Amino acid sequence: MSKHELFPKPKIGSHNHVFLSGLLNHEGPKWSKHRSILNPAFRIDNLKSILPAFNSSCKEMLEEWERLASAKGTVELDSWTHCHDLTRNMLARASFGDSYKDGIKIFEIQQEQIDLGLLAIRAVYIPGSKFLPTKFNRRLRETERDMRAMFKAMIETKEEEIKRGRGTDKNSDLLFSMLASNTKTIKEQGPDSGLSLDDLIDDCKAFYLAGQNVTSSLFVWTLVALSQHQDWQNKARDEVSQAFGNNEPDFEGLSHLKVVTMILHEVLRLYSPAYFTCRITKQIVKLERFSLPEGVVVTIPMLLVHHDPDLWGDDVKQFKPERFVNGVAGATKGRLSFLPFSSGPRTCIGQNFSMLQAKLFLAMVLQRFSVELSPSYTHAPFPAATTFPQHGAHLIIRKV
Ligand code: HEM
Repeated sequence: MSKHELFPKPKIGSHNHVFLSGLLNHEGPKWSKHRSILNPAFRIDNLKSILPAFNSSCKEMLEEWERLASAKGTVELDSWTHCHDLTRNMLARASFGDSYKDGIKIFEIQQEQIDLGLLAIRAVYIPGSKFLPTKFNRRLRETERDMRAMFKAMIETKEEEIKRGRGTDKNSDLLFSMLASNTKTIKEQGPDSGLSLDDLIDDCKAFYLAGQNVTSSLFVWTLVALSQHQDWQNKARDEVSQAFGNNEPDFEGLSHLKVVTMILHEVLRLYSPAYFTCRITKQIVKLERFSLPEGVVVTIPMLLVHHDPDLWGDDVKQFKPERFVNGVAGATKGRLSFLPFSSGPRTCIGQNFSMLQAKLFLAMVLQRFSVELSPSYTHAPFPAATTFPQHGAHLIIRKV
């Protein structure tokens, strides 16, 4: 994983563009260029300024929960659909600021495109078939055209705002930071060193694809795990209450939450939202006692690594956040056995972003509600686009 030049990502047939674009797709110098321009948008100082956007989205969902629970102080709901909508809302707000409602519409088109892409992957592959004027191909092209047009409009509007001196306040968004970093790179290193409009659209598409379902998965399994383990729910609530009381969680306080972080790490281990990844050998590669020829696809099954008793002990299947009491290094004893965000240079660019989202979400839920499993809950983690609850996640939420 550290030698990404020897192990590029394999391409997914003729529908590669549906699943892999921008940073997710590039290799070599093109990838380095994109990554270095996009990295600043995910740095701590920028995440601090995105926190109010996350906060507004969480508040909206919790107000809805309060409304639903208002009659009896308690209500049963499918937390999966709520987590799914919330993470869309959070990502759109963090990406596009005030224009987030248009950002949410893009998710709907992207979802249709993903569903079509998945159908195409499962179908028998006939070379050249993607050029045929079928209804399916037409719709796939339309979704791509519509999505790109919407991203383009949002990028151009933001560029206009920046030109007019707006968006420089501390509540800036991901797109603002991407554009600022791009402009700075072009100014310092010349026009060829920057990203074109098409490049930026591809990267927005990549963030949308890579940043939504996995985060919903982290949110929902955290709620389920805390419903199953009330002792940990109480410990987390005590910590949140000591840190913030009834006040809004702030960035500094969230960075110091220890129990909450241990819980999130244990959820990421047990229910890894990104449960595997693949690489392809670019040349003959020696891997331990194997010599792999060029073109071999190597799968890295993160979920299996996280469930390996040789690495984690006989209690590997149990929810035990105390494993992480001395951080990730303590839990893994220095081995490369915890890979929810992958590892090496191509590690997830959104790691700190999603951990911040999850800490804030959990803190705000625990300040207002307790959660428990509904009698109708069926435990069925299912690996598809992410590890999701196949029959939903029906929970009873109760005002505290
Ligand atoms: C719980 C949440 C998340 C998990 C578990 C997760 C997991 C991962 C993993 C395992 C990879 C490496 C994939 C590979 O090497 O094949 C990755 C890459 C990536 N992730 Fe995330 N991710 C999360 C959230 C996010 C968010 C919120 C964003 C953006 C807003 C994001 C954007 C990306 C991008 C663009 C890449 C490609 C990075 C590169 O190749 O340089 N992810 N993610």
